[in-house]
Amino acid sequence: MTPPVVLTVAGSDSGAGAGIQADLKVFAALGVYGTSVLTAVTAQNTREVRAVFGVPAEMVTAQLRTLTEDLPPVAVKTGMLGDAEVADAVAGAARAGLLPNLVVDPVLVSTSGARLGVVEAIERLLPYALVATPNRAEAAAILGRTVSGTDEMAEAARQLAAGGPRYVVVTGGDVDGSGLATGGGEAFGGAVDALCTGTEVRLLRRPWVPTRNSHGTGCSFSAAIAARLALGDQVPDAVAFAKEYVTRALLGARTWSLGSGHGPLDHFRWSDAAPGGGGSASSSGSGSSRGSGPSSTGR
Ligand SMILES: Nc1ncnc2c1ncn2[C@@H]1O[C@H](COP(=O)(O)OP(=O)(O)O)[C@@H](O)[C@H]1O
Ligand SMILES: Cc1ncc(COP(=O)(O)O)c(N)n1
Repeated sequence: MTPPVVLTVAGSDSGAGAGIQADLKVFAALGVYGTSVLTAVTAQNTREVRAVFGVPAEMVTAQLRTLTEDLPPVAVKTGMLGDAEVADAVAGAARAGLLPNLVVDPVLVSTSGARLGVVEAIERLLPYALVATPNRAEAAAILGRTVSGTDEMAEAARQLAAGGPRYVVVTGGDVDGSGLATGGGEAFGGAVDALCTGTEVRLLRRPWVPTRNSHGTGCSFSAAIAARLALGDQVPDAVAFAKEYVTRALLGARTWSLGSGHGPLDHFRWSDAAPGGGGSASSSGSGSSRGSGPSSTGR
């Protein structure tokens, strides 16, 4: 069977833990055909981003046009965009209907602390997103206020969804969930994300994986959502699948020793790993997505 085409519009991570390289690995691992539009080249390893070279907006447009004419994507994700002109070029393609099922991962700062994007660029693309996946810091930067506890994550997801994307997931992967109690809301351990579906907010929780090898979690999460959308999942199911997938990819790489900084995930052995702590993504308040974890839908 011909696999569906999924496009990533993102930057290159020379260390291959995040960016285009992570996205293409996720696409391959989940059985879709990945294509790529490069927005920037980074000189990056597990410790640092040493240099960034932005691809000119005209070249981004040329890549988008060339690809979508011959290999039109069924779903698309964006990561690092670079400047506002590049974001405008991508927004132009979205406006023209060339970027269906668009998942926008608003990349601002790398795990190693380097600035990779600006809020102004992200704001130009958000209105076209079906799903946006900011982490807590990115949601805070876009909204201009702090986003700490689970209540604030839920409120941020709701507020961002009101401004454009139909679905918003505010991810809390930077901290074990017990640390999220400080900003209000339910106190529990685990990796907690807040999904706004437009009508309600669900808290998604999977076991926290204690590891330094967490470089590329956000890229892999948004890439997995796009892949599952291309395979026919509804958004809440695609999000629950992606959360389980990232948990397993983190588990798979937790004993790896690649580089001396934040190492990459194991994108390919997700179907072997079985994290403890129960079945598919749980939710608070409104019931979880049924049968949406890799164990039930993986191929
Ligand atoms: N150590 C971890 N254990 C379990 N899940 C994690 C961990 N780190 C990140 N995640 C999950 O990975 C996904 C991406 O989130 P996050 O790391 O917050 O993105 P970003 O890379 O943009 O900061 C979320 O579902 C988050 O809960
Ligand atoms: C090219 C590129 N894109 C995105 C990220 C963010 O990933 P992370 O937050 O894991 O560093 C990155 N470091 N490099």
